[in-house]
Amino acid sequence: MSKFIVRGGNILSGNVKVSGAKNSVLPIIAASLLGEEGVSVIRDAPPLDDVMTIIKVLESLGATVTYDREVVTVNAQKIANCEAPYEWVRKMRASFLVMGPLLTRTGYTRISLPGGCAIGTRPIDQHLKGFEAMGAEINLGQGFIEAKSNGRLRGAKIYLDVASVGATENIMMAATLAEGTTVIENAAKEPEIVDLANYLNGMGAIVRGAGTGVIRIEGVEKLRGVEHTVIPDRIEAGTFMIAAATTGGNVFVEGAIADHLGPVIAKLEEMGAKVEVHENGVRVIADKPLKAVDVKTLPYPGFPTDMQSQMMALLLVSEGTSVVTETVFENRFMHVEQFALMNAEIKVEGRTSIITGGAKLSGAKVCATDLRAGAALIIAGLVADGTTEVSGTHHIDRGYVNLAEKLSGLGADIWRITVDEKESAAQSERVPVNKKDELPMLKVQPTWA
Ligand SMILES: CC(=O)N[C@H]1[C@@H](OP(=O)(O)OP(=O)(O)OC[C@H]2O[C@@H](n3ccc(=O)[nH]c3=O)[C@H](O)[C@@H]2O)O[C@H](CO)[C@@H](O)[C@@H]1O
Ligand SMILES: C=C(OP(=O)(O)O)C(=O)O
Repeated sequence: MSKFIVRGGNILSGNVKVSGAKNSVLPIIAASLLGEEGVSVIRDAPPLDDVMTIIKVLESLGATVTYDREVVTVNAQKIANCEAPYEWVRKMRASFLVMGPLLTRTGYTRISLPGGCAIGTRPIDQHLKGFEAMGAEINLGQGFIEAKSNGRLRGAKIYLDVASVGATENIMMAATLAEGTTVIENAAKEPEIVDLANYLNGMGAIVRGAGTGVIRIEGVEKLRGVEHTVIPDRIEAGTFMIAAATTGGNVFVEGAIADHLGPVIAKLEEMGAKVEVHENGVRVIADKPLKAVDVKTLPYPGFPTDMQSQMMALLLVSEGTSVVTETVFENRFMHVEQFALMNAEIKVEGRTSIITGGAKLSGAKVCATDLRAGAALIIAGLVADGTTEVSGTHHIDRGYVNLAEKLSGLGADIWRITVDEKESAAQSERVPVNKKDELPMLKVQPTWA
């Protein structure tokens, strides 16, 4: 077990490099199962626990997968097994994305119900509705979902009741090998959908309209492995941008794509921060106190739910009262209780939080209730009085590559400690700022390496 220890008070400055996007690489690795010929080579695959989990899922299905220096190779010419085991699928939501590829390629799949961040009930009805419309028979029982088709899936017109990212991806992948044309209406428009569509097209698929609300897929007979580079992680980039603004800093986020970060940039500017858009990244400068703003999460291109908790950390120390409305997930305010332990004043009414700005945050022992909540608590810790201890680091390791190392490179006073199960014998080792080769306690390697 480990914890992040953050000592507040340092202003962030310098340059930080964004890793490949978790939410792109996971569906892309799942899509590799479609490649009956050749080998896929996926570059900028971040060394995250979630990446290891999806690799384990693919290996359990009979694919040969390697991971070396942020490059994943997948040989899925032979699929030996169509059942994805509970052991891996329970760990994260995205493992359910193997269902579309397996079903369309083999006509049968049985997958455990997926896990992931506990931020809502997270049903999968839209995925299943899509598969059924394409001719699959779905059976549920004992925590598993079984899908089978008699011959090839058939192209269909599918209207999604919610613009679900996962359902759009799963159906899009299933449609690539279906007979005829599939049209997904009210499709999700996230950049990760476009990245997946580009990857599928590289494999020989015919996917048009990704990034808009209507995606058309013409089914083909066969797909092959291809080389692809994953897009930079807009949520990791946004996290550093907000961290910079929270500390009143000046940070260049290398690799951040401004087009993917429209609402985050707009809100930072509305608050009074300067945001410079460069060809190779985005600089955030917060050289005066920032003003409160209201934020409402929405599917892309709206303000991302995955940035809501980090934004809340910034609003806590801004001037005035803010209202944050979470419309995507019904239970994504669990960090509020943790912020309260740091002296924050936030009132929750259903899907709305009212945040009293100008908080004098104080360091406390807090717990990351989910991945982004963990990042938000660390951001709050950067400006809190004294020391903040953030436990629940396994959530953070799912989605951030070397977060403590990257933040300490920007001047933050943050390090990681290992703690025994009872937390009785905490051994801590300070992480020297900017001395990357002296970081024995940090995740310079993924935990699974
Ligand atoms: C691995 C990955 O890419 N995860 C992202 C993905 O999750 P994920 O793909 O799980 O999120 P969805 O877009 O599917 O969920 C959006 C909303 O739709 C609902 N819903 C979804 C599917 C369904 O069949 N029925 C249904 O009602 C969900 O409960 C939620 O309220 O998009 C979310 C929304 O941007 C992000 O927070 C996650 O980081
Ligand atoms: C909610 C998230 O991830 P997942 O869908 O994998 O749980 C996230 O990345 O913030």
